[in-house]
Amino acid sequence: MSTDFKSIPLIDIGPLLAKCDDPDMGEDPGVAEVVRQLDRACREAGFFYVKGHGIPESLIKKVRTSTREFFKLPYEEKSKIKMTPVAGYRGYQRVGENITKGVPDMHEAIDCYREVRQGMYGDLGKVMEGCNQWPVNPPDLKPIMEEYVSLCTGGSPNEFEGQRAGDPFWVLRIIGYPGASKANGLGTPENDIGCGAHTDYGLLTLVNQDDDITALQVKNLSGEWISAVPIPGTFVCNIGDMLKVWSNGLYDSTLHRVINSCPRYRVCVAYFYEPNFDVPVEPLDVCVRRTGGTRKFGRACYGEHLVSKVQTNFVE
Ligand SMILES: NC(=[NH2+])NCCC[C@H](N)C(=O)O
Ligand SMILES: O=C(O)CCC(=O)C(=O)O
Ligand SMILES: [Fe+2]
Repeated sequence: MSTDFKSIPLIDIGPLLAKCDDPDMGEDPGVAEVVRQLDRACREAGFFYVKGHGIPESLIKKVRTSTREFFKLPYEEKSKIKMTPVAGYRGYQRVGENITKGVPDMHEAIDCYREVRQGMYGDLGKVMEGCNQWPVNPPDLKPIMEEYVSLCTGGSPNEFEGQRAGDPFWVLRIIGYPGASKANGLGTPENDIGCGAHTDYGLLTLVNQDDDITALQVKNLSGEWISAVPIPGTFVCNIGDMLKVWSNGLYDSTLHRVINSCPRYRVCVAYFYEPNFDVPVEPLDVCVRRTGGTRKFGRACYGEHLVSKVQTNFVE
């Protein structure tokens, strides 16, 4: 929300993808153009659509189809993988269980996180230790999501990623938003909030949303909510709190929320590409220079940030 943007830009990252393993990519004019567009979008909106990302459309659709099938199951079935602190906060939450800024959200979800083995990050990672809880039904949900996570995570280490996200953490939220009239019998407006205004926590979020329902909204500098209308074949991308710190605020982690005012059920699968769990995150010198020479943030740590969020997302 750094500017008064009225729409969210669409960027074809195809030329960047084509050169991602080429050591001379820095000299390629097509790559330079994509980078200019990304930099501008991150400064102006903190949100952009990407196409030309190389993830097969068939898989993207299967991710949503199996999600919809799972949420159609009766509560007794879904609650077999109920999220608990003992499971490292992984698993199913029913509508109203996720809390944003003290208000229950009108969505249900399965939260998945990269596996954290015992002692992997010492005391810092204790709370997140555990492996994902996958449902038995639909049986293909687990393999589909695992393939999806592996493609979204990718694996092209360069200088930035090597030190800071060469061993990236990731989060997958498999989310369902009941249709407007079903969320509550009374139609009270405060209950229509599928997910309250928040920023994402890490580096970059890839939103895979239903093609035919507009519900995600992004806040601009004047406080207007700009809809991220679905564009088939694209991801909606937005930057997270850690990238804001690394960029010294040159890029902002933009506030967004979800309101499903459509009578139909909406599904969304959000993949969060995150820094290394335990890396110190501080403004980069190059970004401090570009933002007037003053450091705006002290040292942060993604793992600490995640743990504090997770613990307040589910207080009863
Ligand atoms: N991991 C997420 N981005 N979760 C959705 C955001 C809502 C969450 N309850 C929060 O307060 O931030
Ligand atoms: O449902 C959406 O479109 C976005 C969800 C979201 O913002 C989140 O889970 O962090
Ligand atoms: Fe979000």
